Amino acid sequence: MNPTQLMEEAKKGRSFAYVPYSKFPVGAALLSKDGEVFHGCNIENSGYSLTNCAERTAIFKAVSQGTKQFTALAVVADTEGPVAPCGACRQVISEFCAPDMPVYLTNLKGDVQETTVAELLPGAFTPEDVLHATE
Ligand SMILES: O=c1ccn([C@H]2C[C@H](O)[C@@H](CO)O2)c(=O)[nH]1
Ligand SMILES: [Zn+2]
Repeated sequence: MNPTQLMEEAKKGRSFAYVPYSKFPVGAALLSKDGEVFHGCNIENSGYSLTNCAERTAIFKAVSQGTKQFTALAVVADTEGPVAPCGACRQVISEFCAPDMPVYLTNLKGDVQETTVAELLPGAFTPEDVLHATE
């Protein structure tokens, strides 16, 4: 699956967004190491802070089905420029995806920003920080 195809898959995820409050659908497509695509959409809640973003939906779906190795992520929304993942998603992406993994941020106009996990969250707090902590 190439980046263009993955960005198309992100649009499929977007079509399922549950966004009665913001009316701002977002889609994500997460490619696993063995070639499986996990789609994500944002899922809002009347308790607004319980909303789950598209990126985290895709990651949590994959992890909950036993997949934790990923090779690329695409995110799409109807934004002026390429969509910008929120801080919470950047942290969760950093937990499961390698620092050099490509992330394709796009919009419905076809603007594409190719970035990496490390560029999205420089200096991320990582599993190693916890697991290798000294007492
Ligand atoms: O990268 C992003 C940015 C925002 N949202 C969602 C959260 C909320 O439902 C709506 C407006 O913030 O968009 C995402 O899913 N991903
Ligand atoms: Zn987010």
